[in-house]
Amino acid sequence: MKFISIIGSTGSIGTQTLELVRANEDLAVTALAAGSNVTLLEQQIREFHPRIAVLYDRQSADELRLRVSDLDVKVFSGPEGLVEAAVEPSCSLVVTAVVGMIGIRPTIAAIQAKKDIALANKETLVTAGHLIMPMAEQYGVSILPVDSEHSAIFQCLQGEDAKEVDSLIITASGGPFRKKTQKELTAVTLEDALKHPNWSMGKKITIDSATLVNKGLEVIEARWLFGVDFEQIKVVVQPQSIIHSMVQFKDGGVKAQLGTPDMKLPIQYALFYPERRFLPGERLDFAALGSISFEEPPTDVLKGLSFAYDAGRTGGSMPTVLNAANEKAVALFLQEEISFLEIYQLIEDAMNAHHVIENPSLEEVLETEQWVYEFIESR
Ligand SMILES: NC(=O)C1=CN([C@@H]2O[C@H](COP(=O)(O)OP(=O)(O)OC[C@H]3O[C@@H](n4cnc5c(N)ncnc54)[C@H](OP(=O)(O)O)[C@@H]3O)[C@@H](O)[C@H]2O)C=CC1
Ligand SMILES: CC(=O)[C@@H](O)[C@H](O)COP(=O)(O)O
Ligand SMILES: [Mn+2]
Repeated sequence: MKFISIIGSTGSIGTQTLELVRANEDLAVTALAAGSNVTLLEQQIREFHPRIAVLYDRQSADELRLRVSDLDVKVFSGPEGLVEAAVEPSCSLVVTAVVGMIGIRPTIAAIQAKKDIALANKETLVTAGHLIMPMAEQYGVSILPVDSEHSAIFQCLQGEDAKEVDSLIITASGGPFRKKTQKELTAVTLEDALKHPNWSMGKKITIDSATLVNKGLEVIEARWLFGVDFEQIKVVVQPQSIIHSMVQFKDGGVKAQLGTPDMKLPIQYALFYPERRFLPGERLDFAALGSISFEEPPTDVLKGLSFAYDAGRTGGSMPTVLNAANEKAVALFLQEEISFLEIYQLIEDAMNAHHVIENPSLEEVLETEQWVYEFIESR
């Protein structure tokens, strides 16, 4: 039996992970954590019987504690609760399915407790990859990518020598606005931005796909996961999201991983790595598909990718500034307090105003996040 903890169990990745637990009798859940969704977490507790349940929001946790008082489950709250879920003694793998930088501390705690990580929470690696990757090596812990592009690259690298890799080619759908002009973007709405062409995901990452910030975060995520330079990471738009990413080797050969857009495959690959298991669902029908197309990313209009290459190459605390400014800007956009294009403005202003800290400690990463929030709020 494999025991797992899920940080972010009520979200898109979290609920799909639980579908896989339902389908695989040798998987069991020891801890479930979420933000404030009392109703869904209660249902999950009753179905999956974790030892620990966490709601970050303290009032919601109090309500949950009352609702599940008939069960043998400990309910925690706050950041320390997330850490409890991450270090639950019987679990061997933690699925980091929470959204945002809140994932950093539980991920670090899980590594220090020698738990393998199935990592969906890209914001953690973007901001603290320089701390997390050496720590994982020190504790002998595997960081198994869940993000579809990184899982694709990880699958392509199986059986290969890392020294023979020329470049990683990350595919992007281009999002709902890939053909829009700058002028047209002035009029797009929240509803338009939430219509991803291929994937059904949480709201924050869906907006990130529309701005191309998601692809930018993925470039920085790949730099840490696979230990390559930014010059070795390329992005190509593949609008059908059939090719999930590729690796080009020194001899010019390219390996690609293809599949229907279904996150259960990369999640399951991380849960059972190196084993591949049967996964029900639609299969690719190449003749019906007819063609798969490619385009240059529209970086002059959708600026998220250029921001990320700049932030990544600058290094130090700059990727944290990019990420934190984006988290704040997307939250404001989701509340319909700013327009789509203002997301870019807030990120650019924060990056321009920041004095880079080289090789930031965890405290400095979190202080930088706070600085960004205050910078944006004071505008
Ligand atoms: N969805 C996808 O297909 C993909 C997602 N990812 C990445 O995976 C991560 C999760 O994305 P996704 O599942 O779409 O996001 P969702 O918004 O669907 O879910 C987010 C989860 O995080 C929880 N959460 C939010 N804030 C807190 C908090 N302060 N403390 C504890 N839990 C919290 C939410 O709980 P509650 O419901 O209570 O608010 C929910 O369980 C992101 O980093 C994303 O970039 C990567 C590739 C694909
Ligand atoms: C499913 C997944 O991994 C997402 O990160 C997806 O890649 C978003 O799509 P685009 O950012 O390519 O639009
Ligand atoms: Mn992705």
